[in-house]
Amino acid sequence: MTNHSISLPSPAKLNLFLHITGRRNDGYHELQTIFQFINVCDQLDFTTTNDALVHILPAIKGVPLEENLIYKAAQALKPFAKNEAFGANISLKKRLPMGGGIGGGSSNAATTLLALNQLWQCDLSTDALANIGRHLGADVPVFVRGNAAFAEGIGELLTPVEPETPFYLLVKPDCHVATGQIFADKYLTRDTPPIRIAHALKLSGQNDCLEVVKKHNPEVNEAFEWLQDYGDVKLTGTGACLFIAYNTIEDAERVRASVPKKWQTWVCQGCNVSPTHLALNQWIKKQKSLRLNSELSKPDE
Ligand SMILES: C[C@@](CO)(OP(=O)(O)O)[C@H](O)COP(=O)(O)OP(=O)(O)OC[C@H]1O[C@@H](n2ccc(N)nc2=O)[C@H](O)[C@@H]1O
Ligand SMILES: Nc1ncnc2c1ncn2[C@@H]1O[C@H](COP(=O)(O)OP(=O)(O)O)[C@@H](O)[C@H]1O
Repeated sequence: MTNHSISLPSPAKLNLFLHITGRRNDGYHELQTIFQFINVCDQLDFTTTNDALVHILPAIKGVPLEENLIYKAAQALKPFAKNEAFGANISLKKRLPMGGGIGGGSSNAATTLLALNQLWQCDLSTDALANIGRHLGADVPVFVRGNAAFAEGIGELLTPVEPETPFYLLVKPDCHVATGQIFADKYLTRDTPPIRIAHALKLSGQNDCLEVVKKHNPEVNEAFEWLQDYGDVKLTGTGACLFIAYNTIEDAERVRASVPKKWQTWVCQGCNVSPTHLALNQWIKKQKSLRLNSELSKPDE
């Protein structure tokens, strides 16, 4: 019997560096970045229903259902469901802070596309899912594809890469960065020369948004100054989260213990394959073996 439920982790990402190389005619900025996943995750549980509706519990405070990226992803996939009566009950354990530059919303959208593609028997390819994801947010495709990647364009042109996978201390200053405000600042660096992929893996992690983010968000500035004594501090995305790479988990934990309690902290590790895909592949394998067993146990006709 086919299982009609699936539980998947929905991980955060880091931008190991972020260059802004230009601005398009529509105002969007062209970037070069490396996305790497980390093993800090939300958890999403999906169960198929036959009422054609999508329920999400609990609601995210401050995010109406129609704006929740989980709901938007489900609605975008609905026309491809094998049966139009298919709906879903989705439960969300939210652990990733919003507006932190670690992509929790985009990750949730991608996890939803991947899960419901299976449960609703849409049978869409990864390319097709990434294309749907692109319209939900610039960072959704990398979470759909599930490989650490060098990204260009506005984040949709992806080449898989395998950067080192150190331990990270991740720190969230107590503020919410408005991405639009950062990209609208006239002092933002927008003319970093484009680099080649081989060069990208050797970079030390410059983020062109850093100075503008610090200017608009004194909390990020304060955390950045504090952390500088403990390693090479980097900003992910447009922030607010900052991170430092360490060779051992003990080093990361030692620094974490002394971080002021007003900032949220995590110790985690870089992952070049998304935890969503590891769990999804296990689930697919299990479904195949369940199907095989049920066929073998059918009486001969
Ligand atoms: C720059 C990144 C890197 O990961 O930052 P984070 O969101 O992770 O911090 C993302 O690609 C962010 O993409 P996305 O999350 O889709 O951006 P949004 O919040 O929709 O962007 C808000 C606004 O910022 C501007 N914007 C955004 C992305 C971009 N490449 N150029 C832009 O100029 C646009 O004006 C847009 O309306
Ligand atoms: N399921 C979701 N999880 C997180 N944020 C969501 C979700 N759905 C919609 N959003 C909206 O998307 C915004 C960006 O969220 P998120 O991707 O977590 O941050 P960032 O882009 O800074 O990494 C949030 O501030 C919130 O308003």
